[in-house]
Amino acid sequence: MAAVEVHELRKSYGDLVVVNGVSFTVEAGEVFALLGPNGAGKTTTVEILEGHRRADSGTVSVLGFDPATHARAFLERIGIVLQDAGFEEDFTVLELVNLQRGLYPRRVPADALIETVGLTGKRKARVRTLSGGQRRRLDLALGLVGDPEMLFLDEPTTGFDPSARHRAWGLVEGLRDTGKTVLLTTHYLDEAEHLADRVAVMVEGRIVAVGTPAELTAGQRSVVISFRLPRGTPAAELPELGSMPVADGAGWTLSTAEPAAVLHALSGWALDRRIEIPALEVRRPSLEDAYLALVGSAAVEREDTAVRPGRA
Ligand SMILES: Nc1ncnc2c1ncn2[C@@H]1O[C@H](COP(=O)(O)OP(=O)(O)OP(=O)(O)O)[C@@H](O)[C@H]1O
Repeated sequence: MAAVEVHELRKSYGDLVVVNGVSFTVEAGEVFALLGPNGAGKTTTVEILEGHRRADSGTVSVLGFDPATHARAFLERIGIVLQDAGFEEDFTVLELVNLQRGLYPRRVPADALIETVGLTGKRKARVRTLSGGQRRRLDLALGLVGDPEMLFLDEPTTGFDPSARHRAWGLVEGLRDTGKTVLLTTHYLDEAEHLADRVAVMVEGRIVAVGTPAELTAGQRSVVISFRLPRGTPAAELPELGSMPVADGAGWTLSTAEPAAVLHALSGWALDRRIEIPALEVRRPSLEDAYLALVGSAAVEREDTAVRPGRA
């Protein structure tokens, strides 16, 4: 059964069309990530699914409910983890968790929940004394108090240190293992690649791709070649490689559909000069590479449309 069904969803703020005919399905028990650049319409879409905003048109079903009706049975079965939920600063972690638990008929034990999010050492600490990452973990705990069937996670690991991030990932994996459905928005592509069963990429109010991370990366015909140059060898001396290498901090990276030709040119050049090419690597594109290509080609298409006003 599908946990979420969205069909032809539209929403504008005044003249600004923010969600422009979006359709997608999230299966029960799936971790589904909604990705896209700032302002793409992700939060607006998710807020409509949570019942916090009304769509202009289209149909939405979440756990079989129309969220716009705010049915109590619906609200009891979902959990929402917002960025900057805003807490009562003088409550302790335990007090806040207990307060929130009172709102739900089905509850997770407070101490177990606090332990799950790694805040046991802070259970008696006042909220105002928590660090940014600890607050986000408290957000997560509060989203889970009602033992929801479906959890909405809005950029859940922003501001987390790397170990807290991995811990949060483990937590989401644990939720999936218990059959919960998770709708995640994130700007971390590695997070989506690690956690999501399927991802949708949204650009300017439309979904431009949906699939498993493997399907999205398989759609990329190119592979990524990266390398560094030996000290004293300027990039200007590189041979023609078919496409321009781009500086990526540590070295140079390029995407190509003809890796054999690029590697031949690069290694022939290095052998002629009797130099090595440090950190030479050929890899499949990551979800991040696929995402950047999708977002980039959506932008190119828009420019095309703009110069040819006759096109629909
Ligand atoms: N209440 C509002 N009134 C007017 N415009 C709004 C309102 N809320 C959002 N917008 C605009 O709608 C567009 C989409 O915003 P939305 O928050 O849905 O994007 P997003 O994809 O979640 O972005 P981000 O990744 O930055 O969180 C933006 O241009 C934003 O400025």
